[in-house]
Amino acid sequence: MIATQSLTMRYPRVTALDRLTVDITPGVTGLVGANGAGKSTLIKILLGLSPATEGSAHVLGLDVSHEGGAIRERVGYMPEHDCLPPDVSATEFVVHMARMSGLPPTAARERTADTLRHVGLYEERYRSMGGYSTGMKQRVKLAQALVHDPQLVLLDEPTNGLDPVGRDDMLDLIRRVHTDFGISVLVTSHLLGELERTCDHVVVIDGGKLLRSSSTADFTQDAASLAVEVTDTDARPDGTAALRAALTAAGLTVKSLADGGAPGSGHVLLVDVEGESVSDTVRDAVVDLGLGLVRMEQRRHHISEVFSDDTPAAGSHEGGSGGDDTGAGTAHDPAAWQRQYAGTRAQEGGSGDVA
Ligand SMILES: Nc1ncnc2c1ncn2[C@@H]1O[C@H](COP(=O)(O)OP(=O)(O)OP(=O)(O)O)[C@@H](O)[C@H]1O
Repeated sequence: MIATQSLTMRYPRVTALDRLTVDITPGVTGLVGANGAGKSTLIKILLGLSPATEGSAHVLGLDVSHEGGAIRERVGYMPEHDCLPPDVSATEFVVHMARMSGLPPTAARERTADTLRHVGLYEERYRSMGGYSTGMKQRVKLAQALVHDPQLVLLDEPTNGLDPVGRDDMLDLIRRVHTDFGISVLVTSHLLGELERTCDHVVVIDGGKLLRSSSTADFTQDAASLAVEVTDTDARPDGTAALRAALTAAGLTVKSLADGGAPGSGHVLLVDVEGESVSDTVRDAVVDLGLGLVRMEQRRHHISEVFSDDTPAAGSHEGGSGGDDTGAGTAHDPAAWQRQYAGTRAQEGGSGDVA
């Protein structure tokens, strides 16, 4: 659906995309990165709205440098920011956008009614959009991206500003765009947990560079671990600490769920599964220490945990003119990523649950 080769976008004081080479196949793909990572810049280049400084990109086989019009006929775009005129109704607006995309008047009206029904806005479609909630506005923005029956939609932060229920509804809707209509989706987010539930494939960028691109299943399976919980005994009042020490001494990589900050998780140890005998080693250590084994179960990591370990090293990006105030600092600042990551975990309600 999308292929970029060494795609680079330099603004006077920041490199927003830095030799990005990525292939995106049909399905639902998440494009994740902290604020300023280059997501919106990439989308604008893919739509042919903004010329790249270097490199090339193709969307549906069309070259973004000179086939932008043909791309926009076949691709829907949901922008990040509020862009809806307040004095017109959703129906008027979406019909207008359908006409702009080349649909004849009758088809535009029919498709608008269908699309607004699909996004759950049928009842309110004749009301002025100025009075809509954020969730309703996001649905109109999605509807106008879908109305001309594109092959691919580019959705820029569609869950921005939504409460948890609104986010879940929007994510379901996005999933159904693909399952019900066969339309491929590229959806950006800085919330990793959202992508885990919604996307088949995840592309991660940071400071305009590709950090990782793989299927959602690969992300989580790479990082399988055993969740182990033991009881304390009189002889060992802190059984968890004793087991952690014993397993570490046996050469295993052990973390406490409490290390991730999840409340009430201090008694669960996560043991990396490196080889087949890990569960035997854990069992034997528990027996040797005389502890009670409450549980030992295979646990898939959440994507967000995978990234906490993959935080890029500082100084990996040479964009910007150094120390200016353009926001370049946040584009590739690992601390900024960590702060945002922490926010992600808070919004996801913590990831201390054992899957
Ligand atoms: N027109 C522009 N002129 C100068 N710098 C820009 C311009 N557009 C974006 N940038 C800079 O390029 C970098 C990438 O911005 P971009 O908007 O693509 O990031 P993003 O990942 O979409 O983040 P966000 O989610 O905050 O929109 C940022 O440092 C931003 O300040």
